[in-house]
Amino acid sequence: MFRKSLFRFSTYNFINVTQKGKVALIQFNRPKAMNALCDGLIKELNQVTQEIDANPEYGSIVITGNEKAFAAGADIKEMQDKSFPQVQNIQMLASWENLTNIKKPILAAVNGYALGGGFELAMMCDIIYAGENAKFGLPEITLGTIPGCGGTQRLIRAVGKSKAMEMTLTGEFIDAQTALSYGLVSKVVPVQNLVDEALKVAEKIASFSKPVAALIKDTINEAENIGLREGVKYERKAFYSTFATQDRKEGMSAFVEKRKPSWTDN
Ligand SMILES: CCCCCCC[C@H](O)CC(=O)SCCNC(=O)CCNC(=O)[C@H](O)C(C)(C)COP(=O)([O-])OP(=O)([O-])OC[C@H]1O[C@@H](n2cnc3c(N)ncnc32)[C@H](O)[C@@H]1OP(=O)([O-])[O-]
Repeated sequence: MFRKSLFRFSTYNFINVTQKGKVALIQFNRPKAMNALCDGLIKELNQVTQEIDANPEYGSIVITGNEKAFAAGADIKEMQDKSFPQVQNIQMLASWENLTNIKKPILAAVNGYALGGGFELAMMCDIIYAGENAKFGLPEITLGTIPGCGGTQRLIRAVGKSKAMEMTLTGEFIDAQTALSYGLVSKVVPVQNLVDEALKVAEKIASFSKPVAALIKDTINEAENIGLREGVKYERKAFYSTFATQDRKEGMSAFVEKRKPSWTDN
């Protein structure tokens, strides 16, 4: 498969970034630390996802780790000696949720461990695919702390109260099939096929109108913040706004004229 290096002028210490067509593939690259999320990795991830979001060449993003670990959580060694005033004063996690501001659809392709912050990061993505060996968990309680990047809030919305409580209060991991049965992941595939499967879907998503895909992403994510009545109003406004785009006109005209649409992202 042809992949070329993305953003040739940037060098990264903790991630690799490659391109396939309209998809950017971001791979965590701290194999000796199970891809633990250190501050430097998060800075690089924030920088590159913002660059991709602003670059009209790209329509979607796949984030992955390696076969052993997607990411085993925030870097415990980095946090070990920090005090309460330190983490509060520097607002340690303030920028760690920047991923949720990215407008382009993001797929997490999870092989191996997605624990703590790694699992939280996967839940910030729009779609999760899991390799057969994936393990998901929020083991923060075993470290004397709690999830700090949306884990409690996103997990309950994804799986309901009893399962969210069970996972966070015991710190136990669930496997890929259990994650599938909980509705946490969309698909479980063999480990070696995972990234290609995720890229295939990401390419399909990237082939549509980018502003329309961004509206769908935004509208679905908004459902996690507001109630049904407000959500339906929000969706309707977004629907109406597609009538201000050329791509809406093109999509409907192409259907009527029995041809393939040609998207211009306008
Ligand atoms: C997007 C925003 C995210 C923000 C998150 C903020 C808040 C968050 O909620 C808090 C956390 O995530 S709290 C974290 C929650 N996560 C956890 O509690 C999971 C902690 N990790 C584990 O439980 C085990 O390592 C595994 C079960 C993953 C693998 O077991 P295994 O196969 O026997 O392998 P092994 O021999 O154990 O590890 C190999 C090497 O990797 C090293 N390393 C691994 N994880 C690390 C980490 N997080 N850190 C640093 N290093 C970590 C390990 O020390 C060792 O290095 P050494 O120099 O050779 O000693």
